[in-house]
Amino acid sequence: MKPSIVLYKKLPADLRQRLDQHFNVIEFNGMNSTTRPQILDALQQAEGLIGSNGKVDKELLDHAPRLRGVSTISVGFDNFDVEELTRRGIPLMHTPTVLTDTVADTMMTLVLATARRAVESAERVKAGEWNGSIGADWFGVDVHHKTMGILGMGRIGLALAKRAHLGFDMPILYTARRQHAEAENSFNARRCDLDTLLAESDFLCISLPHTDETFHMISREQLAKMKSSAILVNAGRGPVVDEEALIEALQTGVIHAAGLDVFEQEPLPKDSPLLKLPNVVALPHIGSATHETRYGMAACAVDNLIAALTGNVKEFCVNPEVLKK
Ligand SMILES: NC(=O)C1=CN([C@@H]2O[C@H](COP(=O)(O)OP(=O)(O)OC[C@H]3O[C@@H](n4cnc5c(N)ncnc54)[C@H](O)[C@@H]3O)[C@@H](O)[C@H]2O)C=CC1
Ligand SMILES: O=C(O)C(=O)CO
Repeated sequence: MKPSIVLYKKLPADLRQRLDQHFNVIEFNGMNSTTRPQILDALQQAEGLIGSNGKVDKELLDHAPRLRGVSTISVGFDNFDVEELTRRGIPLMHTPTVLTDTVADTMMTLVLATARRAVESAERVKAGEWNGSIGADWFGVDVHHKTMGILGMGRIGLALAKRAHLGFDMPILYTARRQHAEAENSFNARRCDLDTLLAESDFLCISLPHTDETFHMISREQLAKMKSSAILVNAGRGPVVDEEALIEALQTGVIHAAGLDVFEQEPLPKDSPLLKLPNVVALPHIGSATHETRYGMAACAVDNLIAALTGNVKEFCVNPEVLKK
């Protein structure tokens, strides 16, 4: 008999078929307050779990006595209790690499859109405000040759450095726990401490995961150290930036603008002050959201689950120590 798995994300038909070939698939339309109790029930039998955007915590794992493999359709895994999974010997698989370039493109989009006020200007055109030669009240600021500071010099940070340095002649600064030779040798990136990064960056670009260590890494004190002309771009995770402090900084001119793909609460609440600020470009967490990349992520996650449940894991395991047991 095929092992049972729980799927909590709609997949393209061919990938769903691939899962069906290997498993008895119990499918749910997302993990939310309605489906979660049903998912907990189904997990009594399930040996695998695959999806994205659901909390996989101790409560859920307590309902899953037979679970042997978990696969997230994302690179980020902040919604998983990795310690608890590891304690139970369950591999957590994720999808790095396949989305790196797409997310770096999104970050560059936010850099350009905020600096050149592309969204704001387009909205003014649609509102019928373009009535003659434009004046300085429509002008933006240059991107090329400005300094980009990268917080989170991992796969995505490196791909962003490549775009900024080779495409836009931008000097690159980065703050990291270790030296990144490729960033330094290929893109002339210079490592510095956080205070220097804050003080010297024209664009502070965040591609950090959300961890205990990165929570509110950028708050009031850090924003105050930035240039008043600086633009903050965050496509890592919302909680890395203290959103209340950011809103205040944007309202009072402590910094110039922000381009945000991620937020402390998603979807962004409809009454968020961010939505009223003309110097904010807010995107609905579309970092990896192209047809090609989302398909690639789903395919990788399906392969990852098959590998985990057949004992063939070679890469993409968040907690590889469980494989040695
Ligand atoms: N907006 C979106 O749609 C997407 C967002 N992401 C986010 O981007 C993050 C990064 O993805 P990748 O670059 O693939 O991961 P990665 O693991 O290659 O890069 C993360 C980097 O952050 C560094 N880092 C972690 N904690 C740090 C700290 N306290 N101080 C300084 N550096 C620290 C790590 O050393 C690593 O170099 C993901 O974890 C996810 O949260 C990823 C994909 C899409
Ligand atoms: O993969 C991730 O971590 C995302 O945020 C969505 O691509």
